[in-house]
Amino acid sequence: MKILTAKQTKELDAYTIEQDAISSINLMERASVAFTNWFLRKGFSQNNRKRPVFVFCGLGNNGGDGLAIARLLLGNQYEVTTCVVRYAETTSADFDQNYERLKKKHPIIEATEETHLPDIPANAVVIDALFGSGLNRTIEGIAAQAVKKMNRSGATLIAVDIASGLLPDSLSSGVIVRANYTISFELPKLALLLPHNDKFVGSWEAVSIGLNQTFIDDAPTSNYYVNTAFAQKIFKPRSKFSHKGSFGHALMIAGSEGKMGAAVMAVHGGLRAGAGLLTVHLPTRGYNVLQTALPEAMVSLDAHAQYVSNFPSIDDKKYSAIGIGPGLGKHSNTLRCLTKLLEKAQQPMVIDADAINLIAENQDKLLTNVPEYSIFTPHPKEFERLVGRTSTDYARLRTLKAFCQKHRVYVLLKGAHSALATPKGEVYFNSTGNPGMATAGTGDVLTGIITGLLSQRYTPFEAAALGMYVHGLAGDFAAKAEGQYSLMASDIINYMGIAFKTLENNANHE
Ligand SMILES: NC(=O)C1=CN([C@@H]2O[C@H](COP(=O)(O)OP(=O)(O)OC[C@H]3O[C@@H](n4cnc5c(N)ncnc54)[C@H](OP(=O)(O)O)[C@@H]3O)[C@@H](O)[C@H]2O)[C@@H](O)CC1
Ligand SMILES: Nc1ncnc2c1ncn2[C@@H]1O[C@H](COP(=O)(O)OP(=O)(O)O)[C@@H](O)[C@H]1O
Ligand SMILES: [K+]
Repeated sequence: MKILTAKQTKELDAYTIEQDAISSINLMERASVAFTNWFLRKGFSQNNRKRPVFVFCGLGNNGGDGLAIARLLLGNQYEVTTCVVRYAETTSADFDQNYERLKKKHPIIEATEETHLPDIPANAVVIDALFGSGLNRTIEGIAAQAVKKMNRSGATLIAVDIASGLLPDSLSSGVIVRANYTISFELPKLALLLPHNDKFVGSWEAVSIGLNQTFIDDAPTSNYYVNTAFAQKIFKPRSKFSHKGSFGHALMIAGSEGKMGAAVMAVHGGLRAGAGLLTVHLPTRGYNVLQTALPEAMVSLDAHAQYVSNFPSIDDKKYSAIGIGPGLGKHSNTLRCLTKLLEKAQQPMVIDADAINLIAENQDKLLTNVPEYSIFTPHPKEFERLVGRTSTDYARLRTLKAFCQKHRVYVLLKGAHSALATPKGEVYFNSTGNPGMATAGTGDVLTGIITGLLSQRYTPFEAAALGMYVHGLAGDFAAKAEGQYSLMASDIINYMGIAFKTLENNANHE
């Protein structure tokens, strides 16, 4: 799914009106119905009574949506208070039409100064329709006072399209609505996916309003959203005559004294992702724990007991994928081993954890030897070690894209909505996952999954995108069954089967 800019969204809106024989007022009605349907599904009741609704409207089309939503909720027997915040003289034509339609059956509060703004009880549901994708500067005056009043109220705040004050695709400042929910029209916006905006976005959903698909298909963008349909296109079901040789042989180099569990997690992830064969190379002290936990894996033992100091021969292309990093440690002999491996390796690798840290600390020597199209899987701190500090989410995105373009590698920057950047400078944001996954070992599982997929001849991009999607989906199934609090990395492994099965089932039904 594509992520478009505010400017493109405006053009998409206009193109739909022109090509699809729908008037702009009817498109606004569609958007308002889509929002209201979402609202009605949620219900927003308390003790079997509908909670009071307050709608704050601006003067453009976002405000027009708010007026239409107020009318639709009145029709569904909600007690609605509507306030138009008069921050300027001019109004949009569709705002005017919806204003007239509502005014006929319902009083509208006009606010030109703070004392006109209605008091909001804490049990209310507030619909924020002040500004949408047309915002182009910080909010001031009466509109800013309305935002502050909404934020202070303690009520549940729902943003129409985007929280007022939040710019859809660049850095925002000034007062911003702190929404609990955001209902975005048609496509997600970049601002919804960035960590620093979490407090303004809440949980969000994109609802379809039938905007023109040809325009969307042709629109140039470098930002994408990896949803189910996207992952499904990458997923390859197994053919009837396949055998374990069809799914490659993965090599995982991992583990050090005290961190052998990381190797176990990564190997387990790789096996559950369907690697035909998987050899793990680890320090001798890890042998018993690994083979007891995972008899399905083959083991190549290091010369050293506590850390990795060498690796098995990769000359004959025996391994279709190599992953390195989980629990590796940073011993000087491990650094030497990594240096040699990078010199020898001919194929893209999956590089995680301490392998990233070692590369970060020895960039001059190591970075140029990383095979093209390798996949780095840093968490934010590891990424910072690699590229230095960045001041904002937007600056970090720019740095991420530039790093991938310069070094011709993929970087999967982990977090909520993990961002997979490509050597072309595109970014693919993940749709799956939950905060329960912020716990030890989950990243090791991801490294295993991506290595396992890479071994099955998925391209590096496919392995990384499908891997992050399935990893998050398994985490979501685990959280649904067990809750987020107690979620552990091994729960993600346990739900990987169900995650892959949903893709298998969908593929069979196509
Ligand atoms: N696109 C779609 O698919 C669909 C879109 N729909 C809806 O339309 C919304 C976009 O509407 P919109 O373009 O009229 O802009 P909106 O956000 O209402 O702002 C109004 C005007 O305010 C102004 N302004 C800006 N910043 C300001 C500030 N800080 N303080 C004061 N004024 C400020 C600025 O005008 P300016 O003053 O710059 O001339 C701006 O034009 C979109 O989010 C969605 O809800 C749906 O109905 C149908 C499908
Ligand atoms: N709030 C969150 N929402 C969704 N996924 C998350 C969240 N926090 C962490 N994750 C996921 O959990 C994993 C954590 O990886 P990492 O930090 O490397 O953990 P570890 O080093 O303990 O294995 C990543 O895949 C990340 O995307
Ligand atoms: K809004």
